[in-house]
Amino acid sequence: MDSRDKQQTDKNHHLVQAMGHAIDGIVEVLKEERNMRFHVAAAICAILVAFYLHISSMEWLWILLAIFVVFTAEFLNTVTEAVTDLIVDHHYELNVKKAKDVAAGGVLISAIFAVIVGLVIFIPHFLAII
Ligand SMILES: Nc1ncnc2c1ncn2[C@@H]1O[C@H](COP(=O)(O)OP(=O)(O)OP(=O)(O)O)[C@@H](O)[C@H]1O
Repeated sequence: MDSRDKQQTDKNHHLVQAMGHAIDGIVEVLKEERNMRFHVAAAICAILVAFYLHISSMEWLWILLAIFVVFTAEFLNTVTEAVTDLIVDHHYELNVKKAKDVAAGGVLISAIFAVIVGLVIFIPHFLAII
């Protein structure tokens, strides 16, 4: 991971340092996780459609909630993979399978939630246009 403070293991000393590490984490997920790049592309599409359809403030909140729920689930999935791989060093372990499958399941149900939110909000707007 590209960290500003390589080999740091003690606590962050100020907010800027903490923010730097948090941004490192976001860049890491975007660089390493193919699924995350797909989620970002889907989020950009949803935002462009939302602008085009002039959705209401409440609808924007639902769309943004759906986007950030998926992002959060993908971040937790990445954490789970990193920690479990560190523990078992890629040896097969039933509890690792359970942890990774549950984390992946979390991403799946959050993505289903996002699709439902998108359909509920966008379909009436499209029907009104045609
Ligand atoms: N060490 C392990 N022990 C047991 N099962 C494992 C192990 N590593 C991976 N698996 C199984 O393989 C699946 C895929 O593993 P992993 O999540 O690491 O791959 P991935 O394709 O990189 O996932 P993602 O696309 O979410 O990044 C897991 O859901 C789990 O079922």
